[in-house]
Amino acid sequence: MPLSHDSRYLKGGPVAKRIIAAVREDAAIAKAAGFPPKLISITVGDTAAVDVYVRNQRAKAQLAGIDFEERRFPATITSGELEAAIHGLNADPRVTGIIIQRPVPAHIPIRTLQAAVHPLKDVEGMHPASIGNIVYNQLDLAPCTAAASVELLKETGLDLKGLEVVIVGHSEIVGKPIAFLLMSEGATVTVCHHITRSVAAHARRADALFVAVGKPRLIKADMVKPGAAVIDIGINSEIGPDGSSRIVGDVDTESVREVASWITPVPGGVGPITVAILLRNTMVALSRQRALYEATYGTADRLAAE
Ligand SMILES: Nc1nc(=O)c2c([nH]1)NC[C@@H]1CN(c3ccc(C(=O)N[C@@H](CCC(=O)O)C(=O)O)cc3)C=[N+]21
Repeated sequence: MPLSHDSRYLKGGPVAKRIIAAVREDAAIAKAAGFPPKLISITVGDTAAVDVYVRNQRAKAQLAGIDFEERRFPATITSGELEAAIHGLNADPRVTGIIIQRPVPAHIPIRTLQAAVHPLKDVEGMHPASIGNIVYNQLDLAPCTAAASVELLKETGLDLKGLEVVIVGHSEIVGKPIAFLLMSEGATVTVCHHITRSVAAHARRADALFVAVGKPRLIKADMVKPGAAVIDIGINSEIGPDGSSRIVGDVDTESVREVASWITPVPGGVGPITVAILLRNTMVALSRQRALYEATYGTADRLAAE
């Protein structure tokens, strides 16, 4: 039977729904035990892709029964002031998780901020101690976009063992963690970046191609192996033909879908799963905090004890 074109799309919605339903159950149980989950988002300045992300975080957190609070800071804030705010959140027992939306303004060193988040509250796994766990194959809390992309690839049913994977983009929050996640699954991984001589030559060899560079339509049909799975992680704002703003990925979806067996749409692909994983990570962080709390104080109901 010929494949209908729509069946080539790997949609994130159903996967996200599944994850959020599980988080919702988990959150209700934790709440009843006196450990209500609460997620804090920190935004510095203004970025369109961040606005979309935070809007969806708020909506899905509410659906899952996780408290959500956004802290917005002006682009003129100093790094010291932000660190002080993060330390305050670290010390607040009501706060389960902290996510620092990227990018931050150039005068603020993002690594210092990420390292200021207490590792037990680090719901993105970007603290240097957290990201190190990925190298050691401890994968239960990984950077959300990376984990979401791998989750979507698994939806194809492809056997990851020995799969030829090419990742275009080597950022510390997406490309690099995807490489480690897939290595631990037994895939053979190639990572391309701006110094790579022929991205096309590498990309054409891939059974699974991940793209996260922020360049609309970078990946064309002639760069994709017939039958491959293409995971488009780009989030680019563009002005459409009708003059309104829209989001497109890094893949020329119209042409590539004629060649690939699976392709993730943008929007509607990796994005929704990213949000769901952030909520799941919040519950992982909470369970680690509970384990520590219970080891220290016993299993008494926390609210009753206060
Ligand atoms: N520390 C940090 N971690 C991130 O993971 C991170 C970040 N900073 N900064 C911004 C980018 C962007 N990003 C998105 C995630 C989900 C959607 C998303 O939910 N998109 C939906 C909805 C689109 C819509 O509502 O229009 C979709 O693609 O279908 C979008 C964008 C995460 N990022």
